[in-house]
Amino acid sequence: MEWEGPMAETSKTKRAVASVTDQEALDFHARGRPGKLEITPTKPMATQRDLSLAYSPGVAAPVKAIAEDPSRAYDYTSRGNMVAVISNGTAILGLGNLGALASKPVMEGKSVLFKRFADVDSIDLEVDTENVEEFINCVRYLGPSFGGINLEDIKAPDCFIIEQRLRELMDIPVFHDDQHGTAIIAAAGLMNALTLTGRDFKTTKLVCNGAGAAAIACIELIKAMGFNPENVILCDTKGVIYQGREDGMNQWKSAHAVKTDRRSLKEALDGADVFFGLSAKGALTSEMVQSMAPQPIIFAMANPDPEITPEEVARIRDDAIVATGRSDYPNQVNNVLGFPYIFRGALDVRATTINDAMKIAAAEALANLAKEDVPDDVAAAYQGNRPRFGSQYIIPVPFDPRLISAIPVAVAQAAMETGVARRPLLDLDAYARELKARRDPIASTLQNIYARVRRHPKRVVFAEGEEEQMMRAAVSYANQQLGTAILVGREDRMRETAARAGIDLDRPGIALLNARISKRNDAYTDYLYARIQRKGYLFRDAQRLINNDRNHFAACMVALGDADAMVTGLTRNYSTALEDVRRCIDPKPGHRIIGASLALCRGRTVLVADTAVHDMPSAEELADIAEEAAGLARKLGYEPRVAMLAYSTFGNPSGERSERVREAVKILDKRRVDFEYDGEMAADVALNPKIMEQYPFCRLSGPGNVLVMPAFHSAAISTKMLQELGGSTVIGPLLVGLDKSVQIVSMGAKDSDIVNMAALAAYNAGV
Ligand SMILES: NC(=O)C1=CN([C@@H]2O[C@H](COP(=O)(O)OP(=O)(O)OC[C@H]3O[C@@H](n4cnc5c(N)ncnc54)[C@H](OP(=O)(O)O)[C@@H]3O)[C@@H](O)[C@H]2O)C=CC1
Ligand SMILES: CC(=O)C(=O)O
Ligand SMILES: [Mg+2]
Repeated sequence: MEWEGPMAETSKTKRAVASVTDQEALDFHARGRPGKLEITPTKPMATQRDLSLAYSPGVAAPVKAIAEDPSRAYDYTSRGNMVAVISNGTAILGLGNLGALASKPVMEGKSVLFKRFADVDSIDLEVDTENVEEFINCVRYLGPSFGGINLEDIKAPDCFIIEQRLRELMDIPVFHDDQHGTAIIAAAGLMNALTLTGRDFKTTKLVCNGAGAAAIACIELIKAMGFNPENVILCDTKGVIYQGREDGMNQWKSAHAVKTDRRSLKEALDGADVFFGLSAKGALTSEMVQSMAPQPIIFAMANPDPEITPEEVARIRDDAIVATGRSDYPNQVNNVLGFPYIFRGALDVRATTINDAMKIAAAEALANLAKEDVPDDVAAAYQGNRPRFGSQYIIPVPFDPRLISAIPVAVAQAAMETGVARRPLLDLDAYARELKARRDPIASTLQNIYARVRRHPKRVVFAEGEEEQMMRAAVSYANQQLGTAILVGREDRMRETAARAGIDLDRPGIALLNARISKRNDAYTDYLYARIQRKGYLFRDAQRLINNDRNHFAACMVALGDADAMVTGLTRNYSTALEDVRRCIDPKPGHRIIGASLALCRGRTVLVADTAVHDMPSAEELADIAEEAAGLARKLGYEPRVAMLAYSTFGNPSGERSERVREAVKILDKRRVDFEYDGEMAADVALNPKIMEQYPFCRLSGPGNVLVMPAFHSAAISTKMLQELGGSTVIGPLLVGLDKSVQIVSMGAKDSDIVNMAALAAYNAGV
């Protein structure tokens, strides 16, 4: 078995993550701003001057420059980083022809994947016609708007004509992802599967079920890579595509027709080494799998449901290498591994096309990556495991952070070597480094946190269990196999709200707990009374707090070990919720409670502290905050560089208010802490390496990633401004330093924020 860690204990076919329900998917798409995309400007549009520059009269200057030299469009417009995802919805995944409008969720999805994985801006365009000429005419004139065209989910054979014609008509890459994206990934997986089973391209016998867009492109690519055409049999709904067949044929199928007396998929598969499924759910039967050669390679790539599930294959034989198009099984052969990165490379060299050399380079880069050791920072993408090249790991996962630097470089290099690059890149190492910087670090951090919790599931109590968002978050927590979500509230109320909101609470991993009638109330009351009796509270006050106040009840559950962690805060302000919790739980010995917020902006993550607890910290408290925040940064996988912020930098301008910060730095010196810190400094010095260079004595080795604010007001104001004006995602404040794990969400938080906080609380409870 190739997986280290807990994956090794699971069966080959175990799904890596839980699937989602239809209702969750509908809610996900509907909530907030419907859909998955929005457009935001990249330039300020605030003043009259901004408008004069962005629009009339200023805009005339770039217009004239582009008219004179079209290549200047790459300098003055978004064209160079913009890809259109275009479909008419005639072959939406494996769901069939459901029309242009119904394809929009998939196309929006592809657009966001472009952004998420490769920082390519993308917009979906659904073209409402099944007429090939109309479609071509609609798209052919869009070239000036985009750096590339990604065609998607257009049925065969129309897609072949459309792509071919558009490639001839347009001078930017036109790439039908279902054809070539799929072919590249399947070829990469196949190369590795052949290596693992000791086969070669020349003698291996492959049967491909499906003779549409994806299938034809897959077999064309593997033949271009050396597969013997006589060893490849193509099947469609009418069975084997043999020479002389007339029914249901077209020129693309005919090109791959073979001389054979086999007529059905069943007959074709007898003794075959490889099955490629690019057809429909359930097309491959157990009997067929049984008849394949030893160590068969089965790529059941139909989406969303494969031709056969890995579980079904495992019931029949244990020597198969199985891949599917889905993310919830090992070996996901899906074009998502390719299209973002292939376009990234093509755009960066302003390629005129994506040619075979670029496709093969991408396939080889992908295949090679799976053979490399998985470094620590990559293991998170693999649910915290460290996969080793083998039958369960023939291809990297889409979240593998190495893809962004490996594939575009290979594609760009091939484009340059084959003369289709309009802007060659001279230093590919520097390009690889630039690509790495496009990675979104918080996503892998959260991914890591979720993976670790999944391996060590935790019981998290959701104190405000009657609230709809809390219920949704609890369901999502349970569904993602993070542990048990305990909802505290009156059961009848919870069920009423759940029924109204269409939330199913009767599922594994959800527990409903009525505080009033809990058997543990006496124990909680005694515990709480012992803590607050000398603070002006009577026994009956403690009793009331436990029976009526869910924060006290939930915090006592965690304090007495009936739950591992707690989330609250949806209906009460932060400080009130914290006071409730503090009545029940102390700080960890030797620690100070602080709040720290993770702010993610333009691919950069900083931790800002203290965003929740200390109003005007003393120098000593600032030093403590720096220590707690540095500890949290390490826990989240960052090597802390703590910048002690003020309005002044190293004494200039001098002022009393910065004195505390300077003093805090001296205290940290005395404490001989084991992380980088310096200050006082202004925020621009901390964050901008160029400005920091003006202070060569500064002890930070790079821009600060932990920003200790001089006071609560500056912390709160700056993080909220980052969020509202800077478009940052802010997670937190995360509560640090408590002896038990509690997180307080902000009032009115969305369920997705609550799940993140619940996962962080679970993570903090020790995983
Ligand atoms: N994993 C991945 O990355 C990708 C997976 N796919 C999947 O591949 C499948 C096909 O997509 P695409 O090529 O775009 O679609 P097309 O409509 O272009 O082609 C579909 C092909 O599948 C054949 N087919 C359908 N049902 C069966 C069946 N039961 N037995 C045999 N052949 C069948 C059709 O046969 P006929 O010609 O006789 O009509 C046709 O040749 C879909 O499930 C899709 O989700 C596609 C792209 C990427
Ligand atoms: C993955 C994909 O593009 C498809 O199934 O159509
Ligand atoms: Mg598709």
